[in-house]
Amino acid sequence: MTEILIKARGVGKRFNGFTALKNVNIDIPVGRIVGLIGANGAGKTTLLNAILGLASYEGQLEVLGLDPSKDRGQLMQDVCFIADVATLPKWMTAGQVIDYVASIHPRFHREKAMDYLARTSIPLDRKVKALSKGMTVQLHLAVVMAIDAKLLVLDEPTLGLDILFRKKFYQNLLEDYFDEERTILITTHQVEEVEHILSDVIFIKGGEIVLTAEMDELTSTYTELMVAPGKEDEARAMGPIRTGTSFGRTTCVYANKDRATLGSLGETRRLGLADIFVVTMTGEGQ
Ligand SMILES: Nc1ncnc2c1ncn2[C@@H]1O[C@H](COP(=O)(O)OP(=O)(O)OP(=O)(O)O)[C@@H](O)[C@H]1O
Repeated sequence: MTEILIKARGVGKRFNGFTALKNVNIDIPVGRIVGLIGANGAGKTTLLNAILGLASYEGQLEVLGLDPSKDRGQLMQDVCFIADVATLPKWMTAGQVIDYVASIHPRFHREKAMDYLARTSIPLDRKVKALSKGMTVQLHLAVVMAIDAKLLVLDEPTLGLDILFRKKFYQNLLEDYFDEERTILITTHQVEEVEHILSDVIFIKGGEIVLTAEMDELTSTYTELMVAPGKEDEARAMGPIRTGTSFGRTTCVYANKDRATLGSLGETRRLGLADIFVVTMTGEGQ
């Protein structure tokens, strides 16, 4: 049986009467890369904080078989996370940050961190306070990716990074870091940059989980059709959940329709995750 790494049952969170999380039920197995996707204020960080034992919550949470509200110390031996604000000691140099983590963390691999750092332009003798915003994030990522953890939680990890580094980061994450023993939980608004590495997605809205699905299953549900000239009526008769125009051609989005049949009406393609999110959130898919 597949090991469940994160199990949530009826998890809720209230801030002074405001409900930020409501009845969250999830099972995340080991060896997955899960995208937690939601609009601003949907409750993503609140849920991650509960999972990491950084905030109190109602209901039951089990992470690596532990209760994050009670066993945070033990949990942190196998969990790594990057919050959306990089918090490294500003008075240290980049090299001292590496030395420091090497001295306190038994699962930190210095060579790996140095290898990641070598792909940046961060000088080891430069203080954190003198690094640019993006370089600080790069240093933080180099440290975290060099720690041998079972669960890696990334909250908007690439905020402030340039496009080349973002691409490289996700590539490294998939090729160098990830294996079937590890699980990665990631939130980002730049979904088009992560969709190719995700195995599963969780959509959250107003503190409630509205969809959990495997990526393959989800992307095979929706088809976008660029309708061939003269085929518009037939395309509309197939019951699209959304229509539009692109370069003067009609486009239609369908849920659960045979792709071969649609193919006779024009060019088809899978809908990207960002569009699937919009369709799901606006209820067009129902
Ligand atoms: N300490 C707090 N006190 C009061 N309300 C809070 C607190 N922390 C979060 N909230 C509220 O809970 C809701 C969810 O916030 P959260 O930070 O989890 O959203 P998010 O999905 O991570 O959003 P974003 O994508 O904008 O980072 C928001 O309405 C937020 O204002």
